[in-house]
Amino acid sequence: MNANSLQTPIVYLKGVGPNRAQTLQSELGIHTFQDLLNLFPNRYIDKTRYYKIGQLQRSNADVQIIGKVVHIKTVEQKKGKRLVASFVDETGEMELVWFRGQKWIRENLKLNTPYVIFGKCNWFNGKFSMPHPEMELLKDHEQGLKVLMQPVYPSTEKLNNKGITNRVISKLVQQIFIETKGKFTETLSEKLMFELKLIPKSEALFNIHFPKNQELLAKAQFRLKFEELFYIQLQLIAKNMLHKQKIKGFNFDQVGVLFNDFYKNHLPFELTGAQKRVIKEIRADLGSNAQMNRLLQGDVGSGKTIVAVMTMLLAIDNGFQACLMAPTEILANQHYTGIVELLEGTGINCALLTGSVKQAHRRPIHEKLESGELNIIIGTHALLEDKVKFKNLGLAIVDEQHRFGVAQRSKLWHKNQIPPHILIMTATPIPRTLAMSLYGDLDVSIIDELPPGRKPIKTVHRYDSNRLKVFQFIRDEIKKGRQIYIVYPLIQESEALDYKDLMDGYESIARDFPLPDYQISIVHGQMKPADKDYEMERFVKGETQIMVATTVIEVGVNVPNASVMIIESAERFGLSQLHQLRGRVGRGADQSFCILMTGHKLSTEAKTRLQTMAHTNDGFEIAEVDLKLRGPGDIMGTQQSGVLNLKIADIVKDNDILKTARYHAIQLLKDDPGLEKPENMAIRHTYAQLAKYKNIWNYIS
Ligand SMILES: Nc1ncnc2c1ncn2[C@@H]1O[C@H](COP(=O)(O)OP(=O)(O)OP(=O)(O)O)[C@@H](O)[C@H]1O
Repeated sequence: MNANSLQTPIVYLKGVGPNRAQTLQSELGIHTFQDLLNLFPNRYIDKTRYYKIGQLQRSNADVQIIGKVVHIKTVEQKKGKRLVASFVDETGEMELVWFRGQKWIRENLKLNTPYVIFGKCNWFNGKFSMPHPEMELLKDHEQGLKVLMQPVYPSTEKLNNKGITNRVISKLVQQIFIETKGKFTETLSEKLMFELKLIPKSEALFNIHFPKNQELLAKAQFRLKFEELFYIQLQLIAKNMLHKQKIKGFNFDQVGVLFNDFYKNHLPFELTGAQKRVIKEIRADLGSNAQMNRLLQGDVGSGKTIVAVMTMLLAIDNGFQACLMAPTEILANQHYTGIVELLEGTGINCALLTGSVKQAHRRPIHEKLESGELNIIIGTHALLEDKVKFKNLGLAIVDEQHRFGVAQRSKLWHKNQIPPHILIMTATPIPRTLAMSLYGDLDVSIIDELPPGRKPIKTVHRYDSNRLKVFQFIRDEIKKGRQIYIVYPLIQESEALDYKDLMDGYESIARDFPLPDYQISIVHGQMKPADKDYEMERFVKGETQIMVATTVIEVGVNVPNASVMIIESAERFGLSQLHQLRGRVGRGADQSFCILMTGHKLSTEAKTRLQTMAHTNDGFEIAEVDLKLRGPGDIMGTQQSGVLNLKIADIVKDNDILKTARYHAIQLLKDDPGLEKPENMAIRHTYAQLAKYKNIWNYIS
């Protein structure tokens, strides 16, 4: 059958009809033959085993039994009737129960005739019972096609009452195989299939639905998972390559006076090896004639700012302007202050533009940007306003990009006729596997080394009942001249949950750490920006010793003298958030501490999170655990991306297949960028359909 006939509406498949078609469409998104063919089972039940009633265990598992119905009766109950049959074999008796479809069962069920029944067994009222069993007469069962491993299709359980049982789906899929003779267009090249020992497409589809044995099932799964990941990677990599060919970038071929002068005379420290490597990678991009699109990943405190500054210097040396966009006012301010300090004495003009900059001050900034007098602008999304025009923006740096929407970013890209070079910085380590899928179309640089002299942060978990000791520890640290963060998950008391409210916390801390010995700052999301800044400022200057805050403090805030981070109700935070918060300390030379406070009741997952934090400071390791705990759907940025809409592969478990797929996609495009070679025809054909559909499975069978 060719691709077109697989596009036939599902209503035309024998056994479907308008009602079923409607349910299939609305509940499972199945519109065509192809959609059904690509509805892959999510597990398989071993049908080679027959149980005896006397052997059943109370484990509520799927079982298959041969026996007879000896008696059937209707039982009245409060919520309606149920039909109950006594089912026996030579070892015992159990009940079969129906809540729906009772009339049909009464009329069709044969008493004292051997049946094979299949279903989930419950222990109920001192007996085993099986609600709504699948039943087949033993003689039919023996004659029919033996299903050794029965596929279980996703979401069919909830559709049972609409007549779409697992069995129905299986029969319909079987019907597609009958009508198409099981022959489907091959979508991978022979070379790939040979190199990776992949089974042909038709065989894979057959065995995913009707596995003949475990080995063939594994082969079918491998082939289809590979195919899914391969085409996603191919798309991403091709996009990146095409981008480089098509989108001409400004050529920054001058490593000029400013960069060199800064390197020799202004750099406050020796760059780490990782920083040097990353700057080299960036320089290669900037001089390549193509627009840079680079993601800079670096764990908290790894020193991304200096890389950003040196990249900006390259832009200015080549006669261009640069901008840096941060997600919050606090961060924009902090970047601005830090960068102005670094650039002191270089003669570079730098300005700050955020929502709270008054109109009167904005105009001169706008004018200087347009005239080119300003070399660097740092700000929040205020930079995206139409009024903000550049003379020649050559470089746009975006910090923590997942906080910006795609549309917002593209606005920045279009501030020039020729798009500026783009550097995206993130302190959220993304597991490599995920980065490959999410940012496969970007080049990625990683700062995987911390500046020297950093002492690993000591992290401990303490119960609320130990609070007095923790407070004593805080007093001791403050005596040594250190500063403390105390972070709360909420800013207002939640009705349902008894988590500590920030204000309550603040008051109790103020009681334990009274004036005039202790000064406390407070920062939360509902404060006016000016008040927030004022409070932050006091903490940064060392005027206050304790900062009570919500997670607004999470990203980027840099106060090297702060060495203790207390996280209240720590069980409420996700791992990556805990890691980000912890990253606010350990930025100076002193030993830093992170104390995770919780109550005694903790879920297993919360315990794992706390243990992981206590065990490691490595952001990438933490990200991997986070991915395993939560799955990719919850990791920042993945929801919008859509690339994780995987049908068969699992981004965590199939890491190795992903790597293989990526490697082969790169090799293929290197060897045959236009997919023009005859041996790649199947891939070219499949790939050509990519643009048309959102979900790759719409075209790859
Ligand atoms: N090579 C280096 N040697 C010594 N100190 C460094 C080096 N690079 C950066 N630092 C210092 O380390 C601290 C953290 O750097 P920076 O603020 O750039 O980190 P970051 O990667 O932006 O982290 P975050 O995302 O958490 O803000 C700063 O105080 C900075 O001055």
